[in-house]
Amino acid sequence: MTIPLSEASSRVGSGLRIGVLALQGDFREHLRAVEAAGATGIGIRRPAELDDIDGLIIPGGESTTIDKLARIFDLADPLRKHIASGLPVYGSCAGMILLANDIADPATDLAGNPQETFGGLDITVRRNAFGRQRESFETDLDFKGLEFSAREHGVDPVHAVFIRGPWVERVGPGVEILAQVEPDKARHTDTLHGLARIVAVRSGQLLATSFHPEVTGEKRVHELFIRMIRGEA
Ligand SMILES: NC(=O)CC[C@H](N)C(=O)O
Repeated sequence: MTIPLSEASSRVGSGLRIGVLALQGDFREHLRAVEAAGATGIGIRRPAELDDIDGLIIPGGESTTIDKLARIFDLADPLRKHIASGLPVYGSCAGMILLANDIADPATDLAGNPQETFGGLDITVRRNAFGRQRESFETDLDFKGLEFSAREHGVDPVHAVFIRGPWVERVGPGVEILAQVEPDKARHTDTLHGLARIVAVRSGQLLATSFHPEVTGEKRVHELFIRMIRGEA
């Protein structure tokens, strides 16, 4: 049976079980995006639930809160172990921060302890780098790795929504840059200091974006993640 192209792409994830860390943030939007790509989405709140998934998404939200709740729910160490043993993980926004090995400007709690990350991705992120809530902005990005979605004129840009998002200030060896915001594209361009800022990266089975494809109906970033899990990207 030949499956029409549009339908084939909507089934790219069929048979896969993708966990979405469901402690805080926009995990419902990610669960919806996963289902739209044809995979089964599973909200993750307990360590044992990590054993039975093909990939994991860490959603947008507040990285300090997700960090705190992950420790309270005894999920932080199991998560680190799964990441270290090769579980494919995609983090958006707060999820990117939680995947980063280093934070340039970590928040501290009342006792002065800096926030922690799960780590795994050899990058340094700067939180709220593009400014505060009212500096949130949207822009179109060229995004590497979406060639599978090319049409006659090439790959359509990704419409990206930034909500107090981080940018990546350092990438380690082996980290591939997938997308950058050009200096004239941020809401308040002076915040970029004239530099293109890295907003999407991949290293091995880890993928991270500063923005939120889960809120715009953009399916291709989730499809890329599913292709990574399948070993097709
Ligand atoms: N939209 C988001 O996920 C914002 C991330 C938030 N600024 C943080 O540091 O966690």
